[in-house]
Amino acid sequence: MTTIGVVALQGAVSEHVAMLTGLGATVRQIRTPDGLDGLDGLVLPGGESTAMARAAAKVGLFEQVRERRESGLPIFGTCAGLILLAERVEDGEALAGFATVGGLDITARRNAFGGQLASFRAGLDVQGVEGPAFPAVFIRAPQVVAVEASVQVLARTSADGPIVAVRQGGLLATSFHPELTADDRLHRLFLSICRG
Ligand SMILES: NC(=O)CC[C@H](N)C(=O)O
Repeated sequence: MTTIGVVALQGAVSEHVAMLTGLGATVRQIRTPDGLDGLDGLVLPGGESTAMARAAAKVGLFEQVRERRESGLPIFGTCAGLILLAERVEDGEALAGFATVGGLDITARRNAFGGQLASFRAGLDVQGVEGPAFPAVFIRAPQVVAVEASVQVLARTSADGPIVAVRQGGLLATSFHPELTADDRLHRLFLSICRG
């Protein structure tokens, strides 16, 4: 049995829970550090990275998640979750002074495609995901503007477009929201990482 936590402070929580449950995982919603014991993987959902970091700070959640990450807990970050996993964030002034999770050797730029009105869908080729293009939903999405050599680029919006999906060991992150589609292939990939 695979137990996956979904950080449930804010954002697209129920969609991740539904998708992971549908794939046979036991899912636990995480609001405090107590919930972190015995997880095989953790999801940081989309939403608003600054709101999540603020809420997490009240209970010291991300300091604890950071420790688990350092001891090898796989983590899947989507959109705001990618920002929280990034070691460096541009346009991240509002995050200053709040703990994030870190670990991904990337620079993420918040809201890099523009605001809410610049939300869009795109079909993407994602490395490690077989079959047709992945239907990606972008909402006030970040871009990955720099990656270290240790980071695998999984997808760009086009051949020479910005990077929107990456993996580094047990850390998987997308600028877009796979939980807002009916396509569970990225969640399957994450579960296979967790079952490693
Ligand atoms: N859909 C999203 O998760 C948007 C992310 C948001 N712009 C942030 O900075 O956290």
